[in-house]
Amino acid sequence: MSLLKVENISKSFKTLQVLYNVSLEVKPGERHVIIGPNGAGKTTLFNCITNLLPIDSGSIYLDGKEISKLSPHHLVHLGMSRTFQKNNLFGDLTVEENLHLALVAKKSYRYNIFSPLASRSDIKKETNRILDQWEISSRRHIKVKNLSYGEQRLLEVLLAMASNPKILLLDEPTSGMSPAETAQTSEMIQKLPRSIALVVIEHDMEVVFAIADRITVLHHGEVILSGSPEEVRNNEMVKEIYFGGGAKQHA
Ligand SMILES: Nc1ncnc2c1ncn2[C@@H]1O[C@H](COP(=O)(O)OP(=O)(O)OP(=O)(O)O)[C@@H](O)[C@H]1O
Repeated sequence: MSLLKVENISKSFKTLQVLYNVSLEVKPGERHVIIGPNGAGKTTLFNCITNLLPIDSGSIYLDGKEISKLSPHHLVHLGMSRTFQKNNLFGDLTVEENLHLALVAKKSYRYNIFSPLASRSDIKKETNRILDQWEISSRRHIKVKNLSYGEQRLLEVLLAMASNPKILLLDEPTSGMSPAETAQTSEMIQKLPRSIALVVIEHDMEVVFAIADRITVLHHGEVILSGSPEEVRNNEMVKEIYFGGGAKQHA
């Protein structure tokens, strides 16, 4: 069974229709990449899947359960997490403190004057585990605003993972990165555990083909193809619409 099933969703902003009967399916553990020219509707699709925007019609299922009316917060608890194109971090807090807050949000602790959050041993333990796992313990006391742009975007992915999702939606994880940061991010995405399915919006074709099991191509709000990387690479319409539009194609 599909983990995520998007069935015929449409979305308009007043008179501008942005998504037309979009359908896609993501299997557990799959790396599913969404490509398409600027303005194709990719971020809108993410905003609809995570219910930051209500859909006009269609249905969305997570693990067979209809989720299109559930709040973004509820969706996190059901195992769906996401990052945004713009960074969502607390710049004046350290790496460790940002991680700490993400873990607290996951556990929905209430503030208790007799049990300060910072002293909760389960949160401390989990923070240390993540810092060690991703080899960033030495950066733990650095304020996030002093990290490089690439490091900040990587930290965002780790924070989104703190909720222990079944499916993680990454919106252009390499946007604005240097080639070295892009390569590092691509490598990190490939190292994410297969227990997590990924849906990734990505423009860099080298990254797309490095990570994708399956690719969905959006054009003017319509899915023109959903298939294997080979099918997408060899599809004439995709070549013309997407690669012909000046995007970088992997050799
Ligand atoms: N909140 C909004 N109100 C009105 N129009 C919007 C809104 N959000 C997006 N749009 C419009 O919807 C269309 C699709 O935008 P969207 O950001 O989903 O595209 P995209 O494929 O993610 O583009 P990019 O690759 O440039 O990020 C664009 O024409 C955009 O201007």
